[in-house]
Amino acid sequence: MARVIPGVGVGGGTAEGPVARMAAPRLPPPPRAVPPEEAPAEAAAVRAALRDVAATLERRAAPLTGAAAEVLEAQVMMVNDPALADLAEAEVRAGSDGTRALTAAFGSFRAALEAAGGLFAERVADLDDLRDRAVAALLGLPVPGLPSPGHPHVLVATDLAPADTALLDPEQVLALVTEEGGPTGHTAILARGLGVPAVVACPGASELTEGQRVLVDGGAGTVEPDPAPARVAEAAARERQRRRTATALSGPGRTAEGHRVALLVNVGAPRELRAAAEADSEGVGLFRTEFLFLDRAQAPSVEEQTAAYARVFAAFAGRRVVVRTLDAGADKPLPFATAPDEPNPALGVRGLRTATRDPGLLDDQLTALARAAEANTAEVWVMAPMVSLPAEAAAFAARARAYGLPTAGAMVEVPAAALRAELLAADCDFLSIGTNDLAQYTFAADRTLGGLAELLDPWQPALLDLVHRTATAAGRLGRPVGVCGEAAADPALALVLTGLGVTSLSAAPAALPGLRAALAGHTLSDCRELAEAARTAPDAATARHHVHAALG
Ligand SMILES: C=C(OP(=O)(O)O)C(=O)O
Ligand SMILES: [Mg+2]
Repeated sequence: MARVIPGVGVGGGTAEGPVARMAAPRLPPPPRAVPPEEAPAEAAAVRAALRDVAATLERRAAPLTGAAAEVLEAQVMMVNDPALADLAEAEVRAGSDGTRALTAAFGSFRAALEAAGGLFAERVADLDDLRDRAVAALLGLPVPGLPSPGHPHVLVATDLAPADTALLDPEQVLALVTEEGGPTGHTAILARGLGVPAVVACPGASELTEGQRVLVDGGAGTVEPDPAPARVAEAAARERQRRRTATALSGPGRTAEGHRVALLVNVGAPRELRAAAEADSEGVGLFRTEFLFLDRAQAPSVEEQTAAYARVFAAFAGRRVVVRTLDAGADKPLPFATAPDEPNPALGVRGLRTATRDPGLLDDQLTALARAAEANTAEVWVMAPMVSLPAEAAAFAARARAYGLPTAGAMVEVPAAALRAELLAADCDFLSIGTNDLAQYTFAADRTLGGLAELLDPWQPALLDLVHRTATAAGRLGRPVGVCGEAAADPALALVLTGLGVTSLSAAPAALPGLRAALAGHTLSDCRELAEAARTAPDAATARHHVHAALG
């Protein structure tokens, strides 16, 4: 039996090639005291280094689109923050050399982000990357970053900074393996967007050496070092077949006997709109509206919102667009919608709860959505995030309908909502399961922590139990029930979700061909058997293993 290193698979597909490792960070030079007369020159060098990093990242962002460009632009904003340069200069004036000053300045930003928790805490890795780049620029050293061995390779890293992930060249990077990172983290999301097989949360990858050949299976979540030629040939044949099947099919998702499972795309930013609209999909299963509210002091006006929503509806003319109303708080804090001092923001006033505190925000959004829907032919559905109680779902649906938005639903992201799904579904037109948050709240595990990847694994049977309960309840009332979390992008898991009763899957556009092919190759009764095998497994790894073994 070949030796395999286990991790969490992302993106499906297999690839084989030589390892290229990210270089370990260099040791900083010994500290040096800066006398007051040298401080102005040192401070100027520090500021120049920060500008240099911003300019480099801006140049890299320029030709990019989509999530990659978004990630780099966020990095540029962080490094351009005047408070960061001021802090570093204050350190220099207190006697620190440039390297120490930059390290201290980034360190205090880092501490603030860590304290904020949620998505902010995830950005700690971004800050560390920016610090390393700024120090390299200051010292005139090569910038740490992606290896470029000059041939296609399997990239192996402790974790990837968003700036690195955004620059991955799918022509050169055959697969991605990271020791850290979770199934819903930025590396996983971008790897799926690129269509590159990836295995994250794979601590055993630390033993892989430069140039060593490995076989990466993004479906099974395994890395096989020094695979036998027969294993490589077999995996390559499987991969060719997978790609052939994926590209040969088109049109609505359906199982082998024709049971319909709608295939939809997730849209989170205007840059993603073109690729999303061009994808062969039945519409949008999750339109995250937060992009319009982020990085500003006040909520956008009704007019601005109407125009932004209308652009999305126009791109999906005649197709379904499921809009999620503002999901502020926790990993998406907004100064005008969420309190800055909640001790535990993931459990605080977030999602639909912000509408109770400030009903005007939701009213404005519903007004804008209704106006944009009125002027377009897209079939607009609206849903609320972070619903916990049936009464919340009922109130939201009534409010949306009062604004002229007839199809209103609730996201199931909290175990309480899944447990009472029948009551939720009774007052709504549809349900949509957000497996990213549902995993976080089911396992009391911060979704941004790579170290908790096992708990956040969407193959966890307890999570599948909640999906089953939700889908069964919605099915009993004849309500559509979708999955729009990252779980929906995994073709094997998609079969399980279908078997559990889910009626639509929403994922990154690159994931759709794989989902369509997986569905076409299996009947609903196959899916139900796979679902049963997964749900009755003792743990996530066994669930995944049972299903992959059954799929051959
Ligand atoms: C789709 C989801 O919403 P988000 O990832 O935006 O929180 C989810 O929680 O699964
Ligand atoms: Mg969510």
